Amino acid sequence: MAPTQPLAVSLGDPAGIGPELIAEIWNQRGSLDLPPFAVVGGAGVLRAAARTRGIDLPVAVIDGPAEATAAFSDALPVIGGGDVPYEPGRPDEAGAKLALGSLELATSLARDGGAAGIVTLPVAKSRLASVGFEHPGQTEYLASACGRSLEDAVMMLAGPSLKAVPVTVHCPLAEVPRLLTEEMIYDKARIVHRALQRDFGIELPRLALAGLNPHAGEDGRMGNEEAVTIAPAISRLRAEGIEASGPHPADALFTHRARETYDVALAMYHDQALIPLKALDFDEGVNVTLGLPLVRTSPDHGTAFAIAGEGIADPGATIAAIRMAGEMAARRAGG
Ligand SMILES: NC(=O)c1ccc[n+]([C@@H]2O[C@H](COP(=O)([O-])OP(=O)(O)OC[C@H]3O[C@@H](n4cnc5c(N)ncnc54)[C@H](O)[C@@H]3O)[C@@H](O)[C@H]2O)c1
Ligand SMILES: N[C@H](C(=O)O)[C@H](O)COP(=O)(O)O
Repeated sequence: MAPTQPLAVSLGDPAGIGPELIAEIWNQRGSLDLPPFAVVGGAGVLRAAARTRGIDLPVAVIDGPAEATAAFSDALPVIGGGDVPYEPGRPDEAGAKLALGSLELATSLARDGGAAGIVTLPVAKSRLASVGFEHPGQTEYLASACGRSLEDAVMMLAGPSLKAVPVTVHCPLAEVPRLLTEEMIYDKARIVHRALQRDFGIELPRLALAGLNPHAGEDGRMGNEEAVTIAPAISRLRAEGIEASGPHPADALFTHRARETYDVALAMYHDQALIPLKALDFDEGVNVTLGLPLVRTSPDHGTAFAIAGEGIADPGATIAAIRMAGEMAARRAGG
């Protein structure tokens, strides 16, 4: 399945591993069977990053996504002229501004229909914040760019072994118990349920919800969020016919036997979901945003500044992100 339009790829931080990975992937396009894509900005960065991996990268600077598919077989299509000197591992303000501009333009192309979806290469949140980005992460930014509330955009990490959703996301751990509400769990679980049907073709998704506390609270002896907040949300979901189970003790929810019993795990905080996902599937893990009108995926890893330009970064998660975005877009288009 391939979407009819190209995917827009945001450049990410030019000092990170994103540019070399997308150059490597374009170079391997013949064996990967990926949908066509265009990178937004950074033509010079991409050429230089490619050279660190021994690739002499042809770039086609184009005016918009409509030109990308025709250009893709002969050159990496790049939309827009923004650029900075390539300095791997040395993030700076100019690079952060280029990353932000690329994210904004790629988002608008996907939102307004010129691109089939957006694949975001890694950014450093602290660097973006230093140039005025006011969102905790790209997931929250995309909700706002689509005119939705923060709660409408749901982060899911997906790999061959596991799909996992953190219900609370980019917040200090100390704030999790206060932020976690029955309504938030219920609303996000419904978005996940619908998205697994619509975007992943799972007819009757099985959701497994983790507890927050050790032993899922041990009957209230180790915390009461399970009884007060999580279990009532699960009852409401089940009353609507959604197959939701839990609250499960989180420590045993990711064993190979447990994973056979559900399609997606809903965890109560960021690392409860992302640690098992990255431990199991780091090189193929995709960060996908559910619940929005546009398709958005990203590799599960970050900027990895320490290895940028070394030629050793693994492209697997970015390949998986491009593939998943293409499949989601094709499914939404009825393909
Ligand atoms: N998709 C995203 O935009 C995204 C995701 C996670 C983190 N981040 C950002 O990235 C920055 C760095 O975060 P971090 O250090 O926690 O995570 P990281 O994923 O950048 O690095 C963690 C470890 O994994 C290694 N690594 C990462 N990707 C790799 C790859 N493709 N091949 C081989 N090794 C790889 C790194 O060298 C490092 O040892 C932070 O500023 C964070 O905000 C962005
Ligand atoms: N929370 C993600 C992770 O750790 O992999 C990552 O920071 C990306 O988040 P956004 O897609 O919201 O930028």
